[in-house]
Formats: sequence, C-alpha cells, structure tokens
Amino acid sequence: MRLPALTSTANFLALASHATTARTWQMRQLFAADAQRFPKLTVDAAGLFLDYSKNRLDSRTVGLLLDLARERGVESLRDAMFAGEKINLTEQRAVLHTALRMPRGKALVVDGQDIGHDVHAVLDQIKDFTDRVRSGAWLGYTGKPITDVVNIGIGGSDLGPKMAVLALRSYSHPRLKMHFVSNVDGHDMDAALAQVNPETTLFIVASKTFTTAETMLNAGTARHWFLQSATEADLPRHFVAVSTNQQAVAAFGIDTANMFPFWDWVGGRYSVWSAIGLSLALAVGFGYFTDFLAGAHAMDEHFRTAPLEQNMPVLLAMVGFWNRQFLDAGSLSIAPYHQDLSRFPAYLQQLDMESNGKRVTRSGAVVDTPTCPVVWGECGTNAQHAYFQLLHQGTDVTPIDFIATLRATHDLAGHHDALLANCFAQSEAFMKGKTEEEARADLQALKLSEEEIATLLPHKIFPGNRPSNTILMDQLNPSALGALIALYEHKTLVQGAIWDVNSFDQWGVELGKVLAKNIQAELTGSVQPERHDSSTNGLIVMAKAAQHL
Ligand SMILES: O=P(O)(O)OC[C@H]1O[C@](O)(CO)[C@@H](O)[C@@H]1O
Repeated sequence: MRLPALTSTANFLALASHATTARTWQMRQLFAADAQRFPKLTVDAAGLFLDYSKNRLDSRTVGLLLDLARERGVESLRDAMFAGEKINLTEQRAVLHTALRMPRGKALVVDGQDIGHDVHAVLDQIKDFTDRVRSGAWLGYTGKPITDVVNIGIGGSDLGPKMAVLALRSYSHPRLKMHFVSNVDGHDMDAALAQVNPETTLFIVASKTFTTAETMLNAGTARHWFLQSATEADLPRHFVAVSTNQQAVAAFGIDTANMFPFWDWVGGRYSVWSAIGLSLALAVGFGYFTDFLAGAHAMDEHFRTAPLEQNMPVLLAMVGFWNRQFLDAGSLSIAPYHQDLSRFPAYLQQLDMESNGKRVTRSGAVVDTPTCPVVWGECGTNAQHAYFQLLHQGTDVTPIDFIATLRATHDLAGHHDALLANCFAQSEAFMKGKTEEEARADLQALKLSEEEIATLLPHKIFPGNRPSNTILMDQLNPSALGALIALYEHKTLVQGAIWDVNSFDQWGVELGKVLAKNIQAELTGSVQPERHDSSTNGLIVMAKAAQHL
C-alpha cells in the first residue's frame, strides 16, 4: 500500500502544531508541575523497565505520537512481519527473526513450509554440537579438546555474537576462549592466529551468503594457516560453517555435515538468534542460549499484544521519532552503564542505521523528513570522561539512552552503587542543567571576586533540558539481553513504518563493494588506474609504489 507523504498526514500536522510550543518546554517545569510524571511516562515489559519521562513531551504528546503510529500502519506492519508476509519488498522476502525464538511446537507456515519445525531442527543440531565441544567430547586432530573458537564473519555475522558473548561473559565456559575476526585487514586475523593453536582451535565461518569478500578472504587465510600443521582430512574437526548457501560452503571445502543452516528470511543484522549465534551458544551453553531466545520471545509477545500506550518498543520508537523530527536530533547516543555491554552501541549501529538509514520510501519516493539518526556510544562512565562535555554544553541536542542493571553479577564492594549513582546523576544533569543563578551561587560560595565570577559564569552554565531514556533490568542475564535486543529490533520496525522506509534491505552497502573489487584488481595487477578521479588515481598510485619499497 502506498502511504501518503509523512508531512501531509493529519496526525503529523497535529504533532507539528503541538511541537511549536512543546519543543520549547522546560523539563524542570514539567516535573515540577506533575508529581505523577514518572509513573505516567514509564513502562515495564519482559523484565525491562523504560523511563522516558526525561524527554520534552507530556501525555498529550505521547497520544499524538501514537495516533501517528496508528495512521502510519505500525500495527499492520508488525502483524505482517509476525505472519511471515514478504514485507522486505525490494528483496521479496519475509522478515522472520521472531520465528527463530518461537517456542518448540509452535507452527508457522511460510511458502508451504513449517518454519517452526525447521528452526527447532537446527537448534537441536546446535545443542548436539555445542554439548560435544563444551564437554570435551569433540576432539581436535591430535586428540585434544577445543580450547579456542574463532568466529569469522562480518556485519550481522559478527556484531551480534561478538556483542552477546561479551555481554554474557560471566556465563561463559571456562575452557573456551572466543575470538572474532571480521576485518579484511590482515592485522585482525594475524592477532587472532597469534593466540591460538591449530590442534585445539575451532573456526566458525559465519556468512549468510558465503560470498562476502572479507569473510571469504579471512576464511581462506585461516584454512591455509591450519593446513600448515594439519592435513585436509583434519579440516572437518576444525572448520564448521553457518550459512544459507550450501553450495558455496561445499565449494569452500567445508563438509556440509558440519554446516548449520539458516534462511533468507533472516536478515544479517537480525541473525544472532539463528545459527549465526553458534559462537554464543558455544560460549554460554545451549541452556543459556535458550534463555536468550526466550527473553527475546517475551519481548515479541509484548510487542505483538500490548496496547500501544503500554508498548515499550513503540514508545521508545515514537520518543526517538519526536526527538529526531522536532528537536532536530541528528544523532542518538547509547550509554550502557555495564562494562559487559561495551559492544552494544556498535551492535545497534548496524541494527538501526543499516535498517533505517534510507532516503526513499517503500514505494521509491524521496522521503520528506529526516530518517535514522546517527547511532553511537560508549560505556558510561568512560563516556563521561570523554565526550559528555559536548553532550552537556555543546551546541547540538543529542538524546541519550542510558542502560543499566539494578544488580551486578560481580560481588566487588562499592562498585555498583558508584556506577548507578553516575548513571542516574547524568540523566538528572542532562534534564536539569544548571541555571545562571545556580552557577552564580556556586561561584559565590567559593568566595570569588565579582570580576572572577563574571569571567567564569558563562562557562559554568548548563542549558539542560536535554532528553534521555533510561532502560533498567535486574541483572544482565541471557533472558534480559534477549529482551533488550528485541526491544531495539522492534523499535527499528516502528520507526521504519513511520518513515515508510524498507528497514530490511541494505542496498547502500553495494556500491563500495563493487568499486573495491575494481580497485583491488588495479592494486594487484599491472593495470594503470586512469579511469578514476584524480584523487582516487593518486591514492592507488601511492599504494602501488609503496608495494615496491
Ligand atoms: O553474512 P554475510 O552474507 O557474510 O553478510 C555480512 C553482512 O554484510 C551485509 O550484507 C552488508 O554489509 C550485512 O547486512 C550483513 O550482516
């Protein structure tokens, strides 16, 4: 169905009119005026808690945002996704990462095939394999148990498992050390190979297409390295593949008995739930991997059934849309107050920006509003000592998602309170800021002269009124991590529906891939690079010259 341009819709116009005053509201006043603001603008779901009260909005704003969500067909797109309709229009594919976390026994027929059955058949394969590797029953070519696992993949075939293995570090198997190699830069593979022994290393070649240049080159290098000490006959004990492309796996020389399949209806950035999560299942074991899937499923059920007013992914998405559209927030900063979530911002970058970093609608018209903000971030409190200065006093308004756990999984005294104090203090500081009067009072308390106060005063003022969300969970466990990822996945779908973009393709990565192939031929061959612009030609010539040094 062709949607009308966003800015022409009745609900967008109502919001825009509301925004002319709402965008100037002061959150300090909003809190002072309504003692119930916190309970009104918070929501619980699937073990997560979202506080979106520190945004420049009120219940009326939220009502208008939800009216827009209804008008843009968020509910019908959501239902079409869960039903397996081909909502990825440009690739004519269903979008069914949610089916990967459906409980056993639940059927979902797509193109005449019960995919619920297929998903659980692969999960059984994962259980069998991971149990054998973890128990030490799976032996390397010299009869020793596996000690190191190297996942070779990129994008969705790297970011999800790498982030999740780190996030669930405290659940990990003590013998198995996990490594992730993604970069075509040989320094990445070189560093990993320096740490492992071919006798006890398992390589997972993880690629949906099994054609991705970086992964194929890295996998070839790993194979070559392995064969320096072992034979071709030893490969099956040390190389397994995760892919949708059986032919290419066989052509690479991996026994398809050691291949873990998935399907074209799983997008790369939504694939951690599939066999792409094999490294995670190896690290934490199948039981915790199942908990991870169950946490995501709980969020799926919430997203599918909760009224929009209490629907966490919808609210997170619509608040984000409000900030993007009406506060001109061109970026979104993610601040996990948990060291083990240090890769979560990088994971969200692909999820959000590869999904919604689009400039045309599903029907091909150029969009009439800005779409996905730049997503970035770093662990608090490190971020506080790096770039929070800009977020507090810089010229742009950057909304922040704070993510924290109420309880730690370590028992080191004093740390968790200090961490949470910082997290809550930052969201308070961004909201309240510091007025001129307050800054002046602070300086006067230091007994400074009037001249000194006048000099320092402008530097000591914080404008405040800067929006943030806070997401809390009890502890960072497999189920909570599953729910957290699913929350952001569904947020992405909702925002895609508002902007009417296809959140499930990624044509924008293709151009660079093609050009890189051409340039590589020029770098390695004798072809002179004359057909590019003078900058690109010049850079190629420099690189070729350096090869002869
Ligand atoms: O799993 P594959 O097919 O190697 O693809 C890796 C990544 O490449 C992309 O297709 C484009 O960068 C991503 O969407 C995907 O996650």
